[in-house]
Amino acid sequence: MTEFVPDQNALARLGEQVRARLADNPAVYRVPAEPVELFAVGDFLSADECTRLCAMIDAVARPSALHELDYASGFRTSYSGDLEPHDPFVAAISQRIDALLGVKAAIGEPVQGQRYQPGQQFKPHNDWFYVTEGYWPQEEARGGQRSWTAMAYLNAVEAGGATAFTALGIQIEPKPGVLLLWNNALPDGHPNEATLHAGLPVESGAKYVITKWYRTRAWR
Ligand SMILES: O=C(O)CCC(=O)C(=O)O
Ligand SMILES: [Fe+2]
Repeated sequence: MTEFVPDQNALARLGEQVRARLADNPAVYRVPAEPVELFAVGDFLSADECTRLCAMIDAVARPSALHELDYASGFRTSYSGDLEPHDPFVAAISQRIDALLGVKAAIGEPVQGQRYQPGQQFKPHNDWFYVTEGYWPQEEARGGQRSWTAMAYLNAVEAGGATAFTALGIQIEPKPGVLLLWNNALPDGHPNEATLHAGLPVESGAKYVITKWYRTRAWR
């Protein structure tokens, strides 16, 4: 039996398009993470840009909300908020990520900032949407399934706070200016279960990141 996978063709197409684009860019390093397409770019953001983004996050961060579980459940205990998309500095960074991936700006969500303080974490999750959940009809109408994730580290964390791909046994230590990219789908357009990942608890210091999620259709 073949099940219906929403946006499957678009996910497959975006996988192919971005994969080819990244392969042509010598600044992009492929992290061995089969069966996940995971990439890293060093010094994607300058030290000044990181500092400026951290200050912007401090100004917008509120307890992080999730669709299916709220802050109080302890699942995502960081603070987060969307950065002002019309701010020229934010818009320029957002466009740089779009250009790196070679995708249309319209499919990108606003850049989100996130801050973790000691003890705060984001437990293992997938960035793609579960289409059986109550939130799906609304997300489907807002641009559909998520395709790629871009996430940049903005500071060096004193201890803890790695990004763990829990199904792969891979941990990435935060390093300021580094951008991570991964495809949330398999080449055939099915959501990739192996993309399960977590922001491990920060043990000391703070951790700041920006995240930009891409849909399959225009985000609104
Ligand atoms: O903070 C991290 O390392 C992971 C963040 C994350 O998974 C997300 O924002 O979707
Ligand atoms: Fe995530």
